[in-house]
Amino acid sequence: MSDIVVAVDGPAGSGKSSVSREAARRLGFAYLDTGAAYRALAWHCLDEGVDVEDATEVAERVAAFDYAIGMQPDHYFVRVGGEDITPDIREPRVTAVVSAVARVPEVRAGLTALFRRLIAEASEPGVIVEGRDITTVVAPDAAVRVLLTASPEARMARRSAELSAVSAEATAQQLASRDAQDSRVVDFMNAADGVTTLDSTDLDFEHTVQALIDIVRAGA
Ligand SMILES: Nc1ncnc2c1ncn2[C@@H]1O[C@H](COP(=O)(O)OP(=O)(O)O)[C@@H](O)[C@H]1O
Ligand SMILES: Nc1ccn([C@@H]2O[C@H](COP(=O)(O)OP(=O)(O)O)[C@@H](O)[C@H]2O)c(=O)n1
Repeated sequence: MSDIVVAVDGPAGSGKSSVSREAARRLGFAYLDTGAAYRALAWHCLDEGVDVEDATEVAERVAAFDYAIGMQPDHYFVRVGGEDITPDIREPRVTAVVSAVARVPEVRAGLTALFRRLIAEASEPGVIVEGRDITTVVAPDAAVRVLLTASPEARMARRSAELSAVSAEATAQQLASRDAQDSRVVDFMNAADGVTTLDSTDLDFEHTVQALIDIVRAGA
């Protein structure tokens, strides 16, 4: 069981995954990407021909969901039923349906229980957990709670830079629409009580990692 749990929430493209992973690497902590589980379940539903708009059908897939994730920053992987699907969960067809899967209450309850188990099992001195509802639902008692934000323009520019084949406009539209759908389910745009806001709009990657490490050292 890790002594220090660091909870990081924020909207798409704020830098949650990349910043949390690098901060964990430098601190010698484990790192849990919770969005990967929602993506993996969405991938699994597509793979099995499940209608992702049918909440009952999606909910039925949660109980037997055979999921594994690498929590060491240098050994990240995502597996479903033993199959490595690490790159597949980032495909646009998965991104397009993940919010529909993530709004099903049984999915949120099942994956929240899974995340709590994974956090409890981590043997590193600390674990950084990132997502949308970590500071509020998954680990509200975490020693350190951070809302990582950035302006919509900065977030869209970062995502467009990643997906050079897709037009910047299409990327911006997809990101805005996913944030809008997600924020009907969880409020990740406003910091809850006791949560530190880290705005990375005017910080480069290195400064954002440093700022997160400083918050962890001050709060843990
Ligand atoms: N402060 C920053 N300045 C510039 N680019 C950043 C910064 N933080 C993250 N990035 C880059 O922005 C992109 C999106 O970051 P990512 O960690 O995937 O965000 P999230 O997990 O919040 O969706 C990545 O390519 C990442 O390297
Ligand atoms: N704690 C979490 C994490 C992700 N999610 C859902 O999973 C999706 C993918 O999360 P992600 O963190 O991989 O997304 P990006 O912001 O990195 O693109 C989000 O759009 C949410 O619908 C969630 O509901 N709760």
